[in-house]
Amino acid sequence: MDTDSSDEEIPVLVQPGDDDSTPELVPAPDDTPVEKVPITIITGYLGAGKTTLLNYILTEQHGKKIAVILNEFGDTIDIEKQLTVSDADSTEAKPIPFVPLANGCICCSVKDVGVAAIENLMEQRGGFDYILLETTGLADPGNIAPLFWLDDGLGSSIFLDGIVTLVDAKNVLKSLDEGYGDENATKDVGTEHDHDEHGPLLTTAHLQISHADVILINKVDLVSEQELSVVVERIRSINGLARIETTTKSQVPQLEDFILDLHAYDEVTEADLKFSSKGHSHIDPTISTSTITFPSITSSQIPKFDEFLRTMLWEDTLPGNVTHARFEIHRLKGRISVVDGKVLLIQGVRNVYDMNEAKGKGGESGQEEAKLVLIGRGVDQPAFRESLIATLASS
Ligand SMILES: Nc1nc2c(ncn2[C@@H]2O[C@H](COP(=O)(O)OP(=O)(O)OP(=O)(O)O)[C@@H](O)[C@H]2O)c(=O)[nH]1
Repeated sequence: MDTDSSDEEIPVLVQPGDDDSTPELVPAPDDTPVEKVPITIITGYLGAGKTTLLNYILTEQHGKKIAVILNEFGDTIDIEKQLTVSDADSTEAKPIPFVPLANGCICCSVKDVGVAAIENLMEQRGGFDYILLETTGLADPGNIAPLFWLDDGLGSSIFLDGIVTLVDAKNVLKSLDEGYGDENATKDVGTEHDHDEHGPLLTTAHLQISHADVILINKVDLVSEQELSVVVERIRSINGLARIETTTKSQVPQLEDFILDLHAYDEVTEADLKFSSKGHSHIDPTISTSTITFPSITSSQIPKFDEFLRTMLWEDTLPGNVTHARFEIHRLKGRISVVDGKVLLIQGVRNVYDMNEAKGKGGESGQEEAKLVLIGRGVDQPAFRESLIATLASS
């Protein structure tokens, strides 16, 4: 995005009346419960089609007023060209201008993504009912997602809806294998150092795929069917939880469910976990998805289960007397059935996790097995299940 140094300031929404198409923004009375606004993180390697997707969303008739926040510089697409960032004498107090778009949406650009900036934006949220945050092509979404997810519990006016990752069908395998020019790549590529203590090269493409809730494999017009099936298989082997769709020019058939309103962090359904059990692991040497299944637990084992999660995610080790190699967990989801009919839903991003009881009746279909899905490095070791079973059995 072509902007200047004033991007560092906290963005504030355009004021009512700045644009004729934007209706009056009326603040809710203090005692009115305010509906939280979803935020979707859009990520993807350089040139994958993020901006093309945003342009598509902003021009579609979706009936939503969307605030688009870009934290990227140097692009030339249409919405970004409309950004006229304030002059050199701007001060901290001055808001970053927002560009009103034809259908009531707005666009702004920030250098650093922070909850405070977006909270500030939401204070004047008036008529806006969705936020899309486009990250830089080299961003690690695992660093950004917990900011919004965590804040949800602290009375925030926004909630993390999901992470959408765009992948360039033509170049993604190269990005995964080589990582050239990639600041996240673990070590110098093509040398004896292209491994780190966890194993083979970890690239930005891996990080963006492993954290995604939806993966759009874009630019499918540039590959053959056969090439595409290799790409799909590789991506599925990395992330066995995400929904995968193929697109040209980032054009998804519909926005709801594909990009918007995913609610990827509030629910864990049996359907969410269905791809994870298909056993494609080991296709990618760096990251895989692993599913641990085990019998229903008792209510008194819940603290033990929590101890397993805490030790694994916070101490990077496994409880109990098990031998294991190093691991690194990027994403975690689980549905844990409890013998009294309850079902616990587990969500995790890096070392942040959340465990809630499923609302309503327990297992959707009398689920008897508990299932925990891990995405990351070194997650396919039998030691995970051994440790879990030992911890549940311990007194
Ligand atoms: N052939 C083809 N080109 C595409 C497709 N989608 C996007 N492009 C082109 O690919 C280029 C990069 O697309 P962008 O949307 O700018 O990608 P980006 O992810 O925002 O790129 P960065 O901002 O550099 O990270 C543009 O020239 C697009 O027109 C597609 O499906 N097929």
